[in-house]
Amino acid sequence: MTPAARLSAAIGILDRVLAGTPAEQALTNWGRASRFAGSGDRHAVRDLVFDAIRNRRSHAALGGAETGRGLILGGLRAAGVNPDTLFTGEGHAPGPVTAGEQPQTPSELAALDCPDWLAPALQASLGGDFAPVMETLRHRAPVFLRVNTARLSRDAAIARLAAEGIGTRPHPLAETALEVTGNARKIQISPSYLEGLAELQDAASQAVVAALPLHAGQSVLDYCAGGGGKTLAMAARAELRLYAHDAAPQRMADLPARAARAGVAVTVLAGADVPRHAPYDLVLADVPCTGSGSWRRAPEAKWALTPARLAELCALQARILDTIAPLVAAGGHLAYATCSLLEPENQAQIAAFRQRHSGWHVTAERRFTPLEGGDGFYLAVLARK
Ligand SMILES: C[S@@+](CC[C@H](N)C(=O)[O-])C[C@H]1O[C@@H](n2cnc3c(N)ncnc32)[C@H](O)[C@@H]1O
Repeated sequence: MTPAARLSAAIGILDRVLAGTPAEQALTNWGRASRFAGSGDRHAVRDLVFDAIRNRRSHAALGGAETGRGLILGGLRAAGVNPDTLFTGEGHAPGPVTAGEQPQTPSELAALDCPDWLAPALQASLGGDFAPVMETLRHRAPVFLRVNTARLSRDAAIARLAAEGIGTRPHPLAETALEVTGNARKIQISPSYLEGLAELQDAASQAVVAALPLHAGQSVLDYCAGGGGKTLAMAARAELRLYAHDAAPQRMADLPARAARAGVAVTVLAGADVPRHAPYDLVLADVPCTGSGSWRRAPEAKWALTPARLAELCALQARILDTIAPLVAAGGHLAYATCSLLEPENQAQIAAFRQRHSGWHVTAERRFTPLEGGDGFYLAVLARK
């Protein structure tokens, strides 16, 4: 495909996304219908689509319309490329730019690709970091690996991955973290990945696990385990009796295979079995949240969030906290984590929990923003008397 034909493909996909089709599905549908597209084309079109979604407001302004064509046109203008060189109408190129497709000056919030309604909450939560964080969220996230340090050192992993053609460097957020500097697309077929020596995991996510009070022999429940990223990271830190649960068990479908690859044992629990294994020395609740800290990776969520959904998520987070509190042993810990930057999901949630429940004190609290390199995260660790 020519560069201009890739733009046309991205325009068609973005029109479907704007009409309500999830981006992954729109890309898959396009891929199935476009057998002529090679892997380089597919990656390039995917990057165009996700870049446009991350920068939807600002690129729509620069492109003169919130349409697939407007977003791609605005993206070219934002990158300093003259669209007339690509929008030629020849072959599979988009049609020539018309007089009506003039760039408009985005408002301050549009230039930061921030939804208007969320700006006050984000500003209150981030203070002086608001604009720099929003700016960071307009760009693609780095790729990080977690080295399974139970099996090899970080330096040994760097050397091994280099021999497999994957460039990495240590990342300061966690002692297990590597930032991928070259050939990220080879990771999932690399021997290091397939043998469980390295897992794909955000660096702040790794830092969250590194901050948990884990010790050999403890009984630990990962209550919102999802794909098990944090479950496996906990298993690598200490020999634990480790249990994983999720309200959507299908999300944990790959966990047994991933655990086997990493050489660790994890017991997957259905809801009714969770209290049977209580009390736990530590219960981690990596709760469902707005995902505002990871909008670089999942940018559709930024535009899909509504005040009603935010309120619904806050209520669910409070219910989860109330459910897990009685599962923690006396002297044990409850760890609450979100990948959100919003105070109502973070500090306010913990403050409200402590109002509802006596006998808990906060032993650690940490907020990460994308300015530190990884996703935005919040962690609170509470000890039970
Ligand atoms: C942020 S994700 C977890 C990510 C995972 N811990 C990881 O590191 O990969 C939140 C998870 O909570 C689950 N969930 C939602 N409501 C729940 C509930 N009431 N009880 C337990 N899990 C729930 C979701 O299915 C989702 O997998």
